[in-house]
Amino acid sequence: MIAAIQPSKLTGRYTAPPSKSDSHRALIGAALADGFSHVAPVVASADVEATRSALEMLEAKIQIQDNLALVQGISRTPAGHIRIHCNESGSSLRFLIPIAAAFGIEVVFTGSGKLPQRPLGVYHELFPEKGVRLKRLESDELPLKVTGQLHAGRFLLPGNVSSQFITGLMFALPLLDGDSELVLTSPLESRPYVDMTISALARFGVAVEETEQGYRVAGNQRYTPCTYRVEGDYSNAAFFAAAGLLSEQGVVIDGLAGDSRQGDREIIDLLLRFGGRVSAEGGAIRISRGKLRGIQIDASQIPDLVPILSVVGAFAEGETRIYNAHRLKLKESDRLVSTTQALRALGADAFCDDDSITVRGGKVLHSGVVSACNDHRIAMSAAIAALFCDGEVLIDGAEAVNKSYPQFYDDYNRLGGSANVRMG
Ligand SMILES: O=C(O)C1=C[C@@H](OP(=O)(O)O)[C@@H](O)[C@H](O)C1
Ligand SMILES: C=C(OP(=O)(O)O)C(=O)O
Repeated sequence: MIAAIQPSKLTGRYTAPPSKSDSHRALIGAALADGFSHVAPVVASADVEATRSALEMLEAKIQIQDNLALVQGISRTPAGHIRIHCNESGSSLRFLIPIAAAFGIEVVFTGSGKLPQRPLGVYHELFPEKGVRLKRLESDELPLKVTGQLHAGRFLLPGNVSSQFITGLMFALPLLDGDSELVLTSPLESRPYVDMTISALARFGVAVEETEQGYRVAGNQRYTPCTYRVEGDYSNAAFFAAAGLLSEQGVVIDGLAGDSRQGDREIIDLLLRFGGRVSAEGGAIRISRGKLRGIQIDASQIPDLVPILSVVGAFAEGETRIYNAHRLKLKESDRLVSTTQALRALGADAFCDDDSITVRGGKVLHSGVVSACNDHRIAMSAAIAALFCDGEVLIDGAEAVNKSYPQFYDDYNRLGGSANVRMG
């Protein structure tokens, strides 16, 4: 689909959608608990839907009505010899592989888009010596056949490929017979996502202990059902926060927890560092324009913010450099390349190398055609840049937003945007 976007001003009050990362964790925790849990609000984005349908394949029962999920957890070892389709969701795939292995059942995992090429090497390294066989059925990582019973023990793994491997193990290891240890062999990146996992597990009565080298996870733990309120999503609210920063009137954002463990809450501090104005308004946050100047940003803990921060950089005086960003190559697109291509298509002075993006801001951006590269965060970033271009912007592959934020263009237009989404 194509989104045809006219320059316009976004302003008004906006409520952040439910966090994708928190939704995955809440549904998985509820599915592993023996009994009924309530999870809300839940939005049927493609990624959350991948996790939901996978959990149903594992015999959890999940009914969603009016954004409220009633989950009946898995009460016995599910039948194996099933196929689980993770669509394009890296989280679903990397969280569910160890869970299937903890049940000791045979599952063939499949995926689409770029998912079959996204790395699973960490599990290939770890699992054979822990009783689990991972077999690639074709040349890519997926389809992948998982067989065998996962054993507890010592797991040595890198911290700088994807934190999703650590989260996946943290869900599975409490179900095993013995105690386990995760030993990180390189510095942990995306650490806040691991903190979110530990906090979600605690809500289901499951404990993980931090150690000097990583984490200790006791075996024989039970997930207890609970009522789980899903947090508002800082990563997706970041697009509208950036729109507020770039406009005179600003945007007021509701529904973001002040005490959240989401690493992407750093967006607020980063927008302040760019020179934006941020103030509290009741329980909400108002973000509006100040005199913007380029900044240096370490992306190691906040990879998902990089595309939209690059857009902000294009409108700030001077240079914005975003570094420690090599893992962006491993996302839905190579985001170092797709972000710079999107900005350049609109006339921005942007370039990247293998670890960073540099944007020299202050040029007037013009009309153009941007490829979303099948990546939701590129489509949404381009839509925010388009507000401030001097003519129409076409986003090719606009439907990519469905991965995490299906109502993105509705929220955009409600705040005064002019996105016309049509078949293309
Ligand atoms: O655990 C999670 O919910 C996520 C972890 C991050 O991945 P990495 O750990 O691979 O950076 C992030 O990019 C992704 O969107 C969601
Ligand atoms: C990288 C992302 O998600 P995942 O890894 O779950 O596919 C994302 O949402 O930007």
